[in-house]
Order: sequence, then structure tokens, then C-alpha cells
Amino acid sequence: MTTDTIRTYDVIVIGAGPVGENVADRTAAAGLSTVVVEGELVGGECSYWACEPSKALLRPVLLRADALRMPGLGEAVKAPLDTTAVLAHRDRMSADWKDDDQVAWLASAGIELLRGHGRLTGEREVAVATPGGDVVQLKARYAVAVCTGSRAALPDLPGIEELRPWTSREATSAHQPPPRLVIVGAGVVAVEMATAWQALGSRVTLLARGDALLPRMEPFAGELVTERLREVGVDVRFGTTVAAARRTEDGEVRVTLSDGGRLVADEILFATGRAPRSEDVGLETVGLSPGDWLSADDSLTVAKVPGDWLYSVGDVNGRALFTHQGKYQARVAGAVIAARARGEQLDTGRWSAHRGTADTEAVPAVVFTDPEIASVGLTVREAERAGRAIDVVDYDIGQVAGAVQHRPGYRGRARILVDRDRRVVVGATFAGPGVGELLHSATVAIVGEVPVDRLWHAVPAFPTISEVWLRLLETGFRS
Ligand SMILES: Cc1cc2nc3c(=O)[nH]c(=O)nc-3n(C[C@H](O)[C@H](O)[C@H](O)COP(=O)(O)OP(=O)(O)OC[C@H]3O[C@@H](n4cnc5c(N)ncnc54)[C@H](O)[C@@H]3O)c2cc1C
Ligand SMILES: NC(=O)c1ccc[n+]([C@@H]2O[C@H](COP(=O)([O-])OP(=O)(O)OC[C@H]3O[C@@H](n4cnc5c(N)ncnc54)[C@H](O)[C@@H]3O)[C@@H](O)[C@H]2O)c1
Repeated sequence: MTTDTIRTYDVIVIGAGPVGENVADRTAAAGLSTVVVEGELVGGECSYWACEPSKALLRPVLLRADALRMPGLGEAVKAPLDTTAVLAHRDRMSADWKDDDQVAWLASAGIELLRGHGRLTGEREVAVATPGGDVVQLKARYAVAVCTGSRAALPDLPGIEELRPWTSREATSAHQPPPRLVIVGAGVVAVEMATAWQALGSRVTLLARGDALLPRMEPFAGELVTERLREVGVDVRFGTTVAAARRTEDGEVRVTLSDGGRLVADEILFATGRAPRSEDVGLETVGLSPGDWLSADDSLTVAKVPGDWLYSVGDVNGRALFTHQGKYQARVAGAVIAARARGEQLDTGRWSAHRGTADTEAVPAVVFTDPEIASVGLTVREAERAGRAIDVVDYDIGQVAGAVQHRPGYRGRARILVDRDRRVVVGATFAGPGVGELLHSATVAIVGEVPVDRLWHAVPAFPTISEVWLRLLETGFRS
């Protein structure tokens, strides 16, 4: 039944993932009445089927890997991981797939929640199909923000539905390790889930269609991760993908590989990228194509739709598929919506409040594998493609005193890219245990456009891994 009354708010947010929550937080804090529409769980993919559960599975694995190589500790942690305890920890970190806490937070922030599936029906209009079967009509005075996120993209393989493959959802929420797990893909989900499930008891075969893991990062990142995955028993195969796969009546997965080889497994995970959740949000009612990435400009406005009322924020816009970057976009979008509602001019200069400059200049990423990989800004390949003149400096992190203290036999590598004319850092990649916490120093250097001559005055404490900064400067820029 469609309700007769139209409910009017200043701002309608479709999707209460981390990004929708943050847009709503900003607009509500600016005094704008805000409703957020959610079809599943408040907290989105990140809280229940992505960041939180995956990192809860990985943390014990990485901690043990470090401890195993530590004199005085190795013997104490030699026993395999307690899989049941790790999975129970993962369940708690995923709030047992209940969103009560996040619902309470929305209420405390003065944000209204409407459960149901939201679709645009025209300019500033949204219809919400509620779980009770009603359709509630909403009207926005100022803005509609589409924050519907992304889903796993599956390859176009005949019979894939009957195969019932794992996607990132099953890989992060499974309640026991499959004895034999095939993982297809070479990106972040593939390497993180191979690391987790191999340690939790699965025998993992990882199929990469190219010749490297983490192909979008500096080559040494994928090389170190490959080496370690093989050391712990993962069967990493390059230049191979799935030609055909089927599930037998007794539940086994039978895979024919592109090179003619065959595999039998209990589960198969396709970690083959993401697709926008934009196919059923009514984009056709505002002149856009359903199913496409919902592109936004640097103010997160969908500029193709006239009137500056439609915003696309987070994964769904395809700009940078990370929770932290989506939340950054949400802060920018919230400020833009509030400024326009007040009738103010936008401030769209580089690094200003109404422009998501970091999306193109400094997107940080940490891959939680052994070793960790942390990167921000450009890689050498990207710099070359863009025709940028850069100096590249590499250093073996294992030579740094803090790394030796961190763990004897530490293996790792650091690379910075420095713009030759402006003498500022424009890219950094670190590989090694514990480097995730090092990354923000590089992000600050890039965003702050700190000249390398000034970086000499940023003194890293002894003996920390951060001393790699000093070694990089000595190697590349000793005056
Ligand atoms: C396995 C895995 C691990 C990851 N780990 C990390 C990590 O460690 N760090 C990191 O930064 N990023 C990580 N990511 C990426 C991160 O999960 C996403 O970038 C993030 O969730 C995007 O947030 P979002 O709010 O844009 O979308 P989502 O989290 O997907 O939320 C979108 C919300 O919108 C709702 N929705 C969709 N359509 C409608 C509709 N029509 N009506 C109502 N509601 C709707 C959905 O139910 C959902 O709740 C990981 C991703 C995966 C797959
Ligand atoms: N730690 C983190 O921050 C973290 C962790 C997981 C995911 N994420 C985010 O989620 C996004 C999605 O991750 P992802 O690993 O699914 O995607 P991805 O785009 O990083 O990697 C997809 C991989 O699948 C391969 N592939 C695609 N189609 C294929 C096919 N038909 N056959 C074989 N291989 C195929 C690609 O070559 C690529 O290696 C990432 O881009 C990242 O932004 C972040």
C-alpha cells in the first residue's frame, strides 16, 4: 500500500553504510532534518561482511606470524590457531550481525531511520518499500544522497548461480573453514582471505589470471605477499583462471582451469572486484542509466542531473572503494549540502572544504597480509603513465634498527616518489610487518606538500620503524 502523505525532510540519504551514516551525521549536525533509508543492516557492508569481520579474522593470524619469529615467544605460539575462538571473536567484532548499537547511535545524533528499499522517483523524490509492504513517499527540500555501496562482481561464467560460489560476504562470515578453498582473483580480497583461511585450517589454491598479486600496487608488494603465502602453504598459480566450474550433488566444486588443469574443492571464492549497487535505485527516473557507477564531481554532486540536489557518495561513485575514503567524501558532501542549503558559495579550491582533493592525490590503503602492505598516492607505474617527472627512492626496511627490534629477521621494503620540480612526496609504499601504522606519516607528507628539505626536521624516534624515513632521505637526498 502506498501511503497518501508525503514526508518532507531537508536531506534524504539512501543507504546507511559507513558513508551514508557520515553524510547524515554531517547534515544533521548542520541543523538539517535528515532521514536515512536502509534496506539491510545499519552499518553496511563494512561492519558485517567486509572490513570488520575480515580484520577480526586476520589480526590473530598476523600477531601469531610475528610472535612465531620472536625469541622467547615462538614456542609458546607454535600450536595452530584456535579456529573456534577466532571465529567467535569475528562474530563479536561483527556485532553478531545485529545493528542495535548503530541504530541507537543514529537516534543519538538526531537522524531518523526508515527501514526499507529506497528508489528515486523524480527530482528530490524517493519512494521507500518498507519490510511491512507499505511504500512511503519522501520529499527532500535540499538534497538526496545515494550511498548504496557496492556488491561483489562475479565473472560471466555459465552455470555460476547453480555453483553457489562464495563472495566476500561468505568469505567473511563463514562459520567453519572449508577443507579445500579455491580463490579466484589477485586483489586485496583474494590475498587477505587466502591469508586468513589458510591459517584457520583450509588448504587454499589462489588463481591469479595475470602474473602478479596486488597488480595495482608497486610490484615488490605482490612479490613479498606471494613469497609468504607460498611459505605457509597456499598454492599460488599465475596466468590461470576458471574456464568452467560446477557443484556436484554431494556438494563438491569441480573446476576446469583455463590451462586445462582440474581442481576439486569444497568452496570457491570469486574475489573478482566490485559492482555498484545502482541497478535498482530509480536512476532512470532522473535520466541516468541503472547499474552504472554513479559518477560524482569533486563536490560529490551528480553533475549530470541539473539542479545540484543529487549526490553520490562512497563505493557507489567508484572514486575510491575504501571505508575511510567514503567517510572523507561524506564529510565533504555534508559540508557542500549544508553550504548550498544556506545559500552560500562553495569553496572549491584545491584542499578546500567543498572539494574531495584527497580522492585524486592521496588515497591511503592498507592490505592486512603477512607482510602488511601500505600505500598512498602514486605508484611508479601511475606516475609514468601520467608523464610525471619523479625521483624514486627505495630502502630495505629490515636494515632499520626499529625493524630489527620489532622482530629479528624482519623483511620489508619502502619506496617514496618525489616530484622532481616541486620536491614534495607524491607517493609512498611500505611492505613489512606493522607498516600499516606507518602510513599516516606519508599521507600527512603528501597532503601537507612538505618539501623534502623540511622532512629532515621531522625526526623519527629511535628505535622505531619510522626511522625508515631518515634512511630514505639519506639515500635519495643527502646534501
Ligand atoms: C572483504 C572486504 C574487506 C574490506 N576491508 C576494508 C578495509 O579493511 N578497509 C577499508 O577501508 N575498506 C575495506 N573494504 C571496502 C569497504 O567495505 C567499502 O569501501 C565500504 O563498505 C563502502 O561503504 P559504503 O557506505 O559506500 O557502502 P556499503 O558499506 O556497501 O553500504 C551501503 C548500504 O546501503 C544499503 N543499500 C543499498 N541499496 C539500498 C537501497 N536501494 N535502499 C536502501 N538501502 C540500500 C546497503 O544495505 C548497505 O547497508 C573492504 C571490502 C571488502 C569486500
Ligand atoms: N584492506 C582493505 O582496505 C581492503 C580489503 C578488501 C577490499 N578492499 C576494497 O574492496 C575492493 C574490492 O576488492 P577486490 O579484491 O574484490 O577487487 P580488486 O579490484 O582489488 O581485485 C580484483 C581482482 O580480480 C581479478 N579478476 C577480475 N575478473 C576476473 C576474472 N573473470 N577471472 C579472474 N580474475 C579476475 C582482477 O584481475 C583483480 O586481480 C578493493 O578495490 C578495495 O578498495 C579493501
